[in-house]
Amino acid sequence: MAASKKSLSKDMVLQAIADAFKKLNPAVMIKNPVMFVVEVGTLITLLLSFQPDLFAASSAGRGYNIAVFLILLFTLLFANFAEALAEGRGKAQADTLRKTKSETMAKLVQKDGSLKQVSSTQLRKGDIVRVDTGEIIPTDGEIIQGLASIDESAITGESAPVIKEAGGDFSSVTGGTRVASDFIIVKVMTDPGESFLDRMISLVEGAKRQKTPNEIALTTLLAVLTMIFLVVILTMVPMADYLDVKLDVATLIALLVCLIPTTIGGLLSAIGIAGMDRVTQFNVLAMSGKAVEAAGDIDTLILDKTGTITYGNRMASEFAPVKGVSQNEMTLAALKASVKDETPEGRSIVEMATKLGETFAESEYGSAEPIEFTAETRMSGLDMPDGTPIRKGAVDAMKKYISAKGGSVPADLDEISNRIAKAGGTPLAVSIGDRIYGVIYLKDTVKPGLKERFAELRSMGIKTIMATGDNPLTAATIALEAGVDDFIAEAKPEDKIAVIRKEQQEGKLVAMTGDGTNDAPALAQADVGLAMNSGTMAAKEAANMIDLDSDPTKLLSVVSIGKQLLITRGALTTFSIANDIAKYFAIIPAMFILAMPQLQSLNIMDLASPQSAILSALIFNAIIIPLLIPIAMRGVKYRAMSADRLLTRNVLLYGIGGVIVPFIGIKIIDLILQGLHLA
Ligand SMILES: Nc1ncnc2c1ncn2[C@@H]1O[C@H](COP(=O)(O)OP(=O)(O)OP(=O)(O)O)[C@@H](O)[C@H]1O
Ligand SMILES: [K+]
Ligand SMILES: [Mg+2]
Repeated sequence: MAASKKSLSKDMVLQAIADAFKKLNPAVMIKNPVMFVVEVGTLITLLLSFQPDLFAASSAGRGYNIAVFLILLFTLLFANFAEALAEGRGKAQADTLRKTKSETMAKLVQKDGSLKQVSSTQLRKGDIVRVDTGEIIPTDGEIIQGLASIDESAITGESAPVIKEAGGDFSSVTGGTRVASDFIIVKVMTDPGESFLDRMISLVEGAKRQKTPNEIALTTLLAVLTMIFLVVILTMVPMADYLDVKLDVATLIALLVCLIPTTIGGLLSAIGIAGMDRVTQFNVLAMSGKAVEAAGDIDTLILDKTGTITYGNRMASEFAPVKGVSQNEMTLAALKASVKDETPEGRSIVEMATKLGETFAESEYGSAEPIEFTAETRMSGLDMPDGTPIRKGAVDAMKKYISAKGGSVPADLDEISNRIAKAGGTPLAVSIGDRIYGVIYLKDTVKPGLKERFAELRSMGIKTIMATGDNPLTAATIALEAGVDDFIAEAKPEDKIAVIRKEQQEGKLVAMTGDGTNDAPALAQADVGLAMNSGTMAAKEAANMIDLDSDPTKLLSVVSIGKQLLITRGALTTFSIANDIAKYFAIIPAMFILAMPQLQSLNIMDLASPQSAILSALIFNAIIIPLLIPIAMRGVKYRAMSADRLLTRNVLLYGIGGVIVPFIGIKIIDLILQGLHLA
């Protein structure tokens, strides 16, 4: 995406500082219970700064109260800053995209065929527009006529134009992109405000960001911990009273804030936003954080073949006749079967047959009934005015069709189609009436570099399965060439869903990548549905992620980011809670020494004074938040290792580290305060 690779600019940092103050609004703050408690504490210490004896006669001076107030205020600002900074990049990207979205003029095709200039905002679903060379496509739609090269750089950041054409899986165009050559007639598919660009803007901006189930569970846990510590602190008051120990309010608030999990509470939302943002930087649009997290736990990946594993521009490369049919007869039959087929495959057949010198006059077939290709029948063709059916399609489907008609299947049909399939091609049998003439060889190319990437997925424990409508032999060849673990062939849309359901029933999390309209139901069924941007609108709408680069192995990056997100959250939660335990040991002795100076032996950390101990712990509690922002934003490094080893490693690093770091940190801050004669 255009602005995605830009790193943090000075403007973004300044904006985040301003936003950190705006986010102090309690109505915003209440969504984060831990930080809301800190905010209440901040307000109370603000009052105490003016009136130290507000609640009871207190030994604490005004200076101490002001110090506590200021440290708490900074704790809040640091947490808000982390969130605002994480949001910043998305906002900058949204601004860039908004510029792309500026209103354009469109040429509306009216009923009588004439063109009328209208504003792009007036276009509605079902309208037909014409877009010529150099013009911006006014909104999302499907090409119903023509072929053009489209410059999609405004959305994908990729400068090489892509070819889009009517019929098939490459017919969708996106508003905001530009026709680089030729012209197209487009049927509008979205109403204003619902376009792909609109959705993209609200996504990168985080406008619709919802907490994921994992985040909600963690927020709840943190809120419960906060409540428990609040009760603990409140019960200390009557106990201290009973023992005739004076505890002042600012110290109690300081203790509470040190004990509740402010570190993770302050960084939690930044971690989630940054995770989504990292996905966007890989040119993948994720519709929800939930999808990104699910990607981190994927067990199985289902891939569609044509357009996902292969480039998907299946082109005719040979017309092979069966015994008893001449080459010319076969070529003509292929031409006849394809004159009404608007798919790219159909058009490539017409083109090649015409080049080979065959002709079929429009006067002969003009009034014929077209039989459109569907993924269900896996056949297409036409019924001639005299009733003669002409068909082509997947060989198994054609055999059934011809047998049902009472025709016979040529003896060498299998041999020919197997030769094509073994080479990785798609064989299409052609028939006129009840006679099969031969086989069309459709060629496609496997995208490069898949084998290595699938091997990486395997090392992460993810199984790859290719699902294709093609025959088993072609499927086996392509599966071997691409390096997938398994495949299913002759799959109809419902078969693709069935594989996903079967895996899900075994308790597995399933990802699906695809590009076609027939993949849409499966994309919706999968836990992670990654649609190729080159694909159809239906596929992109059903998916919860879209890869702008149309690279099926992109899932690998998304999986890593998802895992990283989960690990980062876990590591920082461990660190935060371990930290709080350490702070407890700094503050509790200080409190009692403050009340009973004869307990000096409790001062195991040898801190300058009880007040210095409390302030040092509180300062440490505040500055640990900005210190951890880089980890929250970049994520803990993910290494491909077993889940158990990873867990052990992180508990050691962030758990034990989390206990040790505060002792050192608090001691250093105490020494600095002493040096500054503040303690
Ligand atoms: N225009 C067409 N006319 C007749 N038959 C076709 C046409 N296009 C494809 N077929 C046949 O129908 C089968 C299914 O095609 P489809 O494009 O739906 O595949 P798919 O289910 O999307 O699987 P994949 O994309 O993984 O190959 C193809 O393998 C081919 O045999
Ligand atoms: K804390
Ligand atoms: Mg397909």
